[in-house]
Amino acid sequence: MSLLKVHNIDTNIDQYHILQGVSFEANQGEVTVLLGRNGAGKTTTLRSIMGLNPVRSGTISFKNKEIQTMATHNIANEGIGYVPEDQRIFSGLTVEENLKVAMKKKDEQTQKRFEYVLVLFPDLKKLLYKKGGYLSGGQKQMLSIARAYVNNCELLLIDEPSKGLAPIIVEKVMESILDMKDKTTVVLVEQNFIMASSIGDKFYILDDGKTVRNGKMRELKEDEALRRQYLGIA
Ligand SMILES: Nc1ncnc2c1ncn2[C@@H]1O[C@H](COP(=O)(O)OP(=O)(O)OP(=O)(O)O)[C@@H](O)[C@H]1O
Repeated sequence: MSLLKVHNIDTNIDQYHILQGVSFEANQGEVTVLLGRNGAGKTTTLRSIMGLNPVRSGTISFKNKEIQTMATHNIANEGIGYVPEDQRIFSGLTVEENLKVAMKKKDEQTQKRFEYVLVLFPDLKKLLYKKGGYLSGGQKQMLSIARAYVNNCELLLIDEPSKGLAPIIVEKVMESILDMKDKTTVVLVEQNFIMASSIGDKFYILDDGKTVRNGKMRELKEDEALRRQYLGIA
């Protein structure tokens, strides 16, 4: 079942026409990966879904409801969590406080999610009373994903979780996203093809603000020419 449908969106940032026809769908329980060279429009696509860079045309439907004109906080309340590239966590708050601040509801389901993220990220459990500012890049990334997840989201948009992380930490983050797959749907922007191809079910390639190719991830793994053409990798 399609949870998110992005149809032919155009987005301007100031006078610049950045997205010029991006379309993709994310199915429930799958990891959909957005790929493309630097500047292709991947981050802007996630920001457009969240209403941070509002679209000027096209539609974005979440659970069959159009959300493209809604305010960001209302989009989040519909059940979409966003993990931006720059890991927005509160450095003066402890790991526990960072998570509690993100938990809008205090119901049993939210408490269960809180307990689940500590199982998913044992590092965070160990660091529960440490201030966010003392965490390493990888730990901040884990906290950032955990913060989005505890807030009852059905769809998580994650922007380049591997950026700047050591391979061993990338593996941990990757495993945790795989683990979440049966609980939440993920749209992932990822330049690290090893990570993208190991956890992605489907891919969409963006080029110059447009969706140019899409398919099953295993097809892209076998298509070296396509990877070279749009991603610059063999
Ligand atoms: N605030 C801004 N003002 C003007 N242009 C912008 C702004 N933000 C992004 N852009 C431009 O929009 C285009 C798409 O940027 P975006 O960050 O969405 O690409 P990306 O595919 O996520 O790239 P990367 O992989 O490098 O993060 C780029 O050409 C970028 O220079």
